[in-house]
Amino acid sequence: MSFQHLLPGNLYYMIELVNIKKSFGDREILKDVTATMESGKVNLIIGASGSGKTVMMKCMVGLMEVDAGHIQYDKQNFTNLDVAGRKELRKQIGMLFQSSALFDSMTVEQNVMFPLDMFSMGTLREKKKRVLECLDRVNLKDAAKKLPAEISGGMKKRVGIARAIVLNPKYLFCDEPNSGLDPQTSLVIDQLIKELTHENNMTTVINTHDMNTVMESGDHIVYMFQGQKQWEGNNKDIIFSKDQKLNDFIFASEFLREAKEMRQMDMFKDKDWREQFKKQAEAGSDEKKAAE
Ligand SMILES: Nc1ncnc2c1ncn2[C@@H]1O[C@H](COP(=O)(O)OP(=O)(O)OP(=O)(O)O)[C@@H](O)[C@H]1O
Repeated sequence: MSFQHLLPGNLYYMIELVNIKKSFGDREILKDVTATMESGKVNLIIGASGSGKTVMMKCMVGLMEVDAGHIQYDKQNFTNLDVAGRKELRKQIGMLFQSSALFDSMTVEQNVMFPLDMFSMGTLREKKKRVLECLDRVNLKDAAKKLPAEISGGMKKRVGIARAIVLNPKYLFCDEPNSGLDPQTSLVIDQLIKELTHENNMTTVINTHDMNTVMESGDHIVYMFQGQKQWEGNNKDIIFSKDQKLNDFIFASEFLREAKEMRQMDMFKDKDWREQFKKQAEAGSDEKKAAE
């Protein structure tokens, strides 16, 4: 039985990047980045092509080493862990790759079974039960015996998600989960990742260009600009942010700028939200005064 629901979510499964730097030759790609991937939330890393999102994600999962600074998982220093320690921690990480990265010669069921065969001590019966549970959760039970070549791109992503969650990870990393998908299928994938994150109290990190994802799923957003963290907030803050670089990136077209204004007006109609916004603005100006 899981007792996760009894734990205060914000204290668990947090990932912290502390002053991380990464260069290739004399090109500095990550320039002293400090950021937090918040526990139990869908954390998005956004930014223009080449701003360092993928390098940052690779550093977080240990596919690349940082040159300076460190990465902490729930207060455990990942950067300093030895091979055995990292292996142990990696069991708690699920990954959804951009290409879905399924094994072409294996059925959907066998693909989802793969991490269990690698890392789980359960019996075949228990493992099969878990695979079917996960396939059911992503609405793919009927496709269990199919090969990847026989299913659509959106279905492949769902198989990838089922495989990523089969070991019940605490952390889920998704590299551009909507690439190559139509807008409607993208929404289904976003919704699924969001639901699973909240159901399982995972800390999810998504690297994305998709503005729908930003607006619908961004519990916490880190905006990268030329290797630095330019802005951090959530999908409501983004609507009112005055950060020019962020606004130029997110609301790049006339259409999106109009959509932003409409969303602002909608949000102001909500009395509770208005009160909260007022309080936040006042707290902000108090902090500013204190700093002056
Ligand atoms: N292994 C590597 N060797 C040398 N340079 C690299 C390497 N990996 C990434 N880079 C460089 O680091 C920079 C940032 O790359 P990164 O892939 O993190 O960008 P990104 O923000 O994820 O872009 P995109 O949205 O297009 O995927 C790029 O200029 C890239 O060429």
